[in-house]
Amino acid sequence: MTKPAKSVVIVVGGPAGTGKTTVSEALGQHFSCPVIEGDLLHPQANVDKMSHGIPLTDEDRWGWLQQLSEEASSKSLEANNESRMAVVSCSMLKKVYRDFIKKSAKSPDSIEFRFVFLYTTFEDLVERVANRKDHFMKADMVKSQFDIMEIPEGDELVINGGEALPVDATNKTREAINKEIIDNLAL
Ligand SMILES: Nc1ncnc2c1ncn2[C@@H]1O[C@H](COP(=O)(O)OP(=O)(O)O)[C@@H](O)[C@H]1O
Ligand SMILES: O=C(O)[C@H](O)[C@@H](O)[C@H](O)[C@H](O)COP(=O)(O)O
Repeated sequence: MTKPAKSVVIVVGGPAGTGKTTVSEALGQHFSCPVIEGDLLHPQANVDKMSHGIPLTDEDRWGWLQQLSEEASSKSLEANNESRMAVVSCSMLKKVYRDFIKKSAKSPDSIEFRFVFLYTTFEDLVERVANRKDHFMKADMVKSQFDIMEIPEGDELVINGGEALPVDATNKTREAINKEIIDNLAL
């Protein structure tokens, strides 16, 4: 891969249980770059809400998305970051959140974004979230996420000159998913 002219932030999204953490770690290894777990940046009030099975509202989300974007873009711009990339996981279920992340970056003109959006079946998600240990988000929250999710389409897509790469993760191995992403990031 040739080194991109701009710093790059890859945001790995999708509903709970879709594989964001797994893919983020793999991309971080592949690109030798920092990885930020977006769920660790929530204010306590958001964690408390989600722990009680209450979905976040947009008002709860903006501050979190702003901090996440600032941290990821700052990391990708750091002088000692040789790959000039950073990966951050964040559900970013709607287009408006992806747009907000982009405009909230530090030095937005110096950053190229890629929004990798993972999705799979509702049944797979419920099973995976139920099996996930030590996470505030429980399986009863999957429905609200599934209901609001906007899989990127049209002008958002990399193949149409945009920045988003939807990945259907259904029945695919971790390796196959990683390869599909790396092959199609168009960096
Ligand atoms: N391609 C895959 N096939 C099967 N299980 C997977 C796959 N990717 C991730 N998992 C498993 O699904 C669960 C949720 O994955 P995780 O990466 O934590 O998702 P998220 O961060 O989106 O909640 C974990 O137990 C993980 O090991
Ligand atoms: O993997 C998960 O458990 C979720 O995706 C988790 O990341 C949560 O959904 C968001 O942090 C809250 O934000 P949203 O309500 O916008 O998904």
